[in-house]
Amino acid sequence: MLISEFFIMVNQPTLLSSQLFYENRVVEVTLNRVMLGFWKEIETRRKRSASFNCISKDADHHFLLVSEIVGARETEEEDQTNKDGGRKHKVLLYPYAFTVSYTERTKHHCWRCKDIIFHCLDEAQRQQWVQTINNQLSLLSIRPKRLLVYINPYSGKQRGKWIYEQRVAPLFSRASISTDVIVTESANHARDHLKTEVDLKQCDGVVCVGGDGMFSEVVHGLVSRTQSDSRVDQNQPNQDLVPCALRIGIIPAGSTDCICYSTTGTNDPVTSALHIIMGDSQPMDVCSVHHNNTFLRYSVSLLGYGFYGDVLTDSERKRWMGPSRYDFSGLKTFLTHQYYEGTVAFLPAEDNLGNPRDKIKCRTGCHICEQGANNAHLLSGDHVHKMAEENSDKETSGDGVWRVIRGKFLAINAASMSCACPRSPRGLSPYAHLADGTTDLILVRKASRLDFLRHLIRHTNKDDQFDMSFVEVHRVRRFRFVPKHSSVISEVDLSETSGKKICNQVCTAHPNDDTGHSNWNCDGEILPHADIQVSVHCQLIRLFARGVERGTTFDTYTCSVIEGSSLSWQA
Ligand SMILES: CCCCCCCCCCCCC/C=C/[C@@H](O)[C@H](COP(=O)(O)O)NC(=O)CCCCC
Ligand SMILES: Nc1ncnc2c1ncn2[C@@H]1O[C@H](COP(=O)(O)OP(=O)(O)O)[C@@H](O)[C@H]1O
Ligand SMILES: [Ca+2]
Repeated sequence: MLISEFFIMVNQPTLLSSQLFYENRVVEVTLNRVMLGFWKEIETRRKRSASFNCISKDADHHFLLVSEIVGARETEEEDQTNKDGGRKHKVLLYPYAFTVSYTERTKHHCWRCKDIIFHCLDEAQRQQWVQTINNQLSLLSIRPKRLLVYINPYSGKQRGKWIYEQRVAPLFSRASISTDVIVTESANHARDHLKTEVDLKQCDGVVCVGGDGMFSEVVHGLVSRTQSDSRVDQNQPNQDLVPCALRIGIIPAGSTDCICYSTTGTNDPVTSALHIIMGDSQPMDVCSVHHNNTFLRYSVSLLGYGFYGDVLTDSERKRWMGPSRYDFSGLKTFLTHQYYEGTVAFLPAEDNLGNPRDKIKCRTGCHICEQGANNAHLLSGDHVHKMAEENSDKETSGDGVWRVIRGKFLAINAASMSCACPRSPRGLSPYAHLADGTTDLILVRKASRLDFLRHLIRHTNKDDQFDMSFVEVHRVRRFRFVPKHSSVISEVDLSETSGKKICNQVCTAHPNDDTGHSNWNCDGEILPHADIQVSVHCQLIRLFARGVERGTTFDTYTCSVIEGSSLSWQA
């Protein structure tokens, strides 16, 4: 925030202003549309009672942005005494207290809900403050008021229900958000419920409590429902899909929590709950995965064949181990050192969208994503169709030039976002973007065990995992993989030709006979088909998140509290 913006905020018309008590001091509290507070000491109370210390500090000025307030409520008596037993008789001198809860940024992108208690002279004054603050909050139309919540009780360490009830529900209630909570009874319960049963007009967003698999269920339910409501056929790989109207929130309670971590910078349930309450909105790309022109699944984070497909396949049999199943299966798969032969054809994103090694991280308000969305609009079906009509004498598919690579691969990974998670804080592709309409296609060719280990270790530290002779990475809009036994991309297709041609000329895939094929890991769900076509759909969904916030530069700081005449800024 700029200082000029700060002064604009201060100069907003006042909605309410009173002298209240705050921590033994009389302060003047002011509310306008943008900020609460700006309260300063106007009188020091000297030994009014035995418990009042002499306070002779200079005047203090503080404020909270209204947009960062969670809610206001009448203060329970125990809230007034729980910090310090000695205060009890003191605060009872002013029993008409109200609490304002607000978000505060702490370390490592975590947010916390903090309280400030003000004491009023009488009940009428208290009521007026609580109501006026909450009325202002209700005018913030981006904030959800009714949420549909799905809890997977078996995610991660099976603590989803506890996390929701103890850490999240109390915050939703402070923010006056009403909820319909469904604890799922089986896999795909949430997906099918969203697809067919829910009246989507009755809620402002959908929240899932669980891991990436649970998020994937909600995405499938919402995206499929949106397409069927709009009569769009998901089976067409190049079909433009209709964006979902509702935002999705993730309360992390899973094993990897990659999607939550990559979109907020942490996997902390309270932080996620506060992003939901604030009504944050982060657009996100979704890949559609097809086999033989038949829709299989959507993916938002990792599509991994070879290493990550094999880890997942092995780990599914060890669910009883909880999140550590991935460590066990990861080690086992690493030792197996299996490689897979096949052909990858891909359509590079060549329109100046950065590249996977440009060291530009996707951060809140990312300009690469903004530019990507504009480009994607230009490349959308309607627009290309119009271009084709205007240039009917030329072959205009809008596709561009496809590239084809054959080889033996230890892993083929498509990272549509960084895929950062606690196991790999920078992620599989640290400079991938959440909403640019592309995915980073990482090809790890056959290499020695030691080299592959070096590559994997680089996911956990700051070294460049792509700076290895057997690894290449491309930013792409679409790709196709054909395993060796069904691979018939002919030599003629290796020449410059449109994606349509390539896709049409790849023969019907052979049934997966489990010989020499891996499975795809699709956001943590196993896809048994090896031969897949993938298209990125730019910004198809939106999350209650704002992307990872930048760390330290002055003009990107958000000012949440200003103290005295010096401004204190928080990242
Ligand atoms: C010798 C050190 C090797 C360390 C390698 C660490 C690499 C970690 C990269 C992790 C990328 C994770 C991408 C996200 C995948 C999730 O969608 C998926 C499902 O998550 P969930 O539903 O919460 O269970 N998780 C995985 O596929 C686990 C991959 C773990 C690989 C070791
Ligand atoms: N009630 C349930 N019983 C069994 N499986 C469920 C249930 N609810 C959801 N699932 C499935 O559990 C799988 C894993 O869920 P997820 O939340 O990702 O946990 P984890 O991160 O531990 O893998 C998903 O495939 C999801 O479809
Ligand atoms: Ca992307």
